[in-house]
Amino acid sequence: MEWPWDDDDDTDSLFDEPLAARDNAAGTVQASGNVECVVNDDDDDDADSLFDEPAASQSICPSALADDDTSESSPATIVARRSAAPIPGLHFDDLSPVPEELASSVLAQLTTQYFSRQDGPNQIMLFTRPSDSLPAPLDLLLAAISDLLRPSLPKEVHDLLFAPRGDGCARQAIVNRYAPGEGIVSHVDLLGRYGDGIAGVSLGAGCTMSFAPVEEGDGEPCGMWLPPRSVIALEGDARYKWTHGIAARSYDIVEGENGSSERIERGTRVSITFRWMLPGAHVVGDA
Ligand SMILES: O=C(O)CCC(=O)C(=O)O
Ligand SMILES: [Fe+2]
Repeated sequence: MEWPWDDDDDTDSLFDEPLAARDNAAGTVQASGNVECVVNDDDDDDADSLFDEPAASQSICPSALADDDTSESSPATIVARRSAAPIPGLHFDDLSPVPEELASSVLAQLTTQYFSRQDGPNQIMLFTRPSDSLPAPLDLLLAAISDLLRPSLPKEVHDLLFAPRGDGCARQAIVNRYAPGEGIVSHVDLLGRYGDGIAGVSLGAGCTMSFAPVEEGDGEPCGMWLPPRSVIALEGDARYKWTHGIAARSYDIVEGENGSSERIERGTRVSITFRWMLPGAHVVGDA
C-alpha cells in the first residue's frame, strides 16, 4: 500500500487540491506508530510542497491580511449568535462542553507535542490507517465527544460521526492553532477526500465561525460563537451546501444579554476537527 506522503511529486497527491495551505505552508511528515502526521511548518516556495496549491478553498490568514477590519459591512459587525444556527445538519449544544480537566489535558499535550515553538507549525494533520486509532489524547477526546453528543444527536447522525466504519474509511484529525487575528478562509471541506460527518472541538479560546450558503438564496449567512470546550458537528446540508470559515480578526462581536452585544477579544485557539476519509482516499497510486 502506498501512502500519499510517500511521494509528494505525484500529481495524484492527496494535497493536489487546495486543502489547508496556511501562511507558513510547507509540509513535512512525521510517522509515529500507526499514525501519519503532516506538519505544516515553514515558508516554502517549492512547487513540490505538499501544500503547494493556491489557498483558494482553505487557508489560514495571517493577521496582517484582515485584522482590524472595522468597516461597517465587514463580518466584524455581524453579531454572532450563541445558539445553533438554523442550518440543516448543523449540530451544536453549548450546554454540553468537553469536561474541563480533559480539555486542559488535551490542550496541554497538543501544545507540548506540536506547538511548542512560537514560530513553529500552526497546523497538524494526522491520518490513521483504517482500523487504527489516533494518538491517545485525540482518541480520548473523540471518545468523550461521542459520549457527550449521544443524547442530543439522532442515532443515525451519531453513527455517521462516530461509529467504526466497516467500509475501510480512515480517520483524519486536523489540529489548527490560531493566534488572535488569524482565521481560515470560508470553504467546504474537500468533497473528493472527506466523507460526511465532521466534528470540531474548540480548545483554549473561542471564536466566531461564519456560515454562508453555497447557493445564494439557500439561507442567510450568519456567525456562530464557538465557546472554549464546545463541540460542533456538520453533516448533510451543513457539510455540503454551506461554507464555514473564521474571519481573521482579533475580536468577535457576540450576542449578549437582552438583545445587547458584547465584544470578545480572541485568545489563542486550538481546534481539532475529526473527519472521515472517503473509502480509499488515503491511498495514492497502486494499492
Ligand atoms: O478551526 C476550526 O474550527 C475549523 C477548521 C476547518 O474548518 C478545517 O480545518 O477544515
Ligand atoms: Fe473546514
